[in-house]
Amino acid sequence: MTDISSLGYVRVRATDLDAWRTFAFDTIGFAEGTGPEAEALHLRMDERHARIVILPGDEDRVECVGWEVRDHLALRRVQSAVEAAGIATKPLSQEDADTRRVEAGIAFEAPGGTPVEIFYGPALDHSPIATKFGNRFVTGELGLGHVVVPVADLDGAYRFYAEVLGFLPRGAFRLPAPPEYGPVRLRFMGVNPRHHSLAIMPTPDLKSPALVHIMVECETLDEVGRALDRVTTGGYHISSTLGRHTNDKMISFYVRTPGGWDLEVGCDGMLVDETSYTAEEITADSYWGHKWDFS
Ligand SMILES: Cc1ccc(O)c(O)c1CC[C@@H]1C(=O)CC[C@]2(C)C(=O)CC[C@@H]12
Ligand SMILES: [Fe+2]
Repeated sequence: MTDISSLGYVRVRATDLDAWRTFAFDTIGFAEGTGPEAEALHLRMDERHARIVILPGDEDRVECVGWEVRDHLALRRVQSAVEAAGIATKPLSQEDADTRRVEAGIAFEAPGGTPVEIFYGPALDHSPIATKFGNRFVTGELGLGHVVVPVADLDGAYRFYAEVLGFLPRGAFRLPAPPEYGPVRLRFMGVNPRHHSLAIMPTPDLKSPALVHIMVECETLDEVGRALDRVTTGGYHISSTLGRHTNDKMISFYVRTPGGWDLEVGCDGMLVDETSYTAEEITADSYWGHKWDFS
């Protein structure tokens, strides 16, 4: 079993913070959190200070994906495994740990190019979570949601997450591709009962550290529906209509964020029982809905 317990935080660089403010707080309905970085936006979902931090930058890219471990012993085990795989790690400085409001962590680049951090000891914000529309997010032991990252070498990234970090394979979806490419699979991986906390997507022409999407889970379908109403009214690009996925059974829609990647807003995700789960290949992404608009 893996030492990684959940997806803890994601930090992204963004060129248009005003657009992000309107999107995050007035449209999706994250609570506004606080943090030592005055210029940054702190998207709060629960008792953590921030689950998603938007930092000003000169391009839109993912700064880091933060995975949580139980304690310093687990961090030490993960660090040894990553180093043994030939990947250099560096400890977060005290200043870096303070800005993330965690006790300590390490940083390294995962195969595929995603900047990854492993941390323990998040500091909590006990003030009421004041979301504008009364949204309540499903986090806790399931973590913030899931991230999908593009990787050039799918097999290399898959082996790293499974064999070095200990992610559990949670099935795949074969993407349409010309036969000479062989099977091209989107792979789903989990670390807790959330069906997937990570998916890796084969992407031949990789750009700077990129995200495909981040998924956040609401407690009810009504919250998802009202968020869909607001993004529609706000004129945002709906990358996919509402639908229900076949693997995690989640009902969700996808909206293009000001960063150019998508936010998946869902509810009703299944919980995996590891005593009986087996990794399966789905042959359709959804039971219904999820009409994609790639324009
Ligand atoms: C198939 C699936 C199940 C659960 C999810 O949370 C989830 O994001 C997906 C992926 C949906 C979708 C796909 O299947 C085809 C390729 C797509 C359109 C992408 O390029 C990003 C999302 C992918
Ligand atoms: Fe997803």
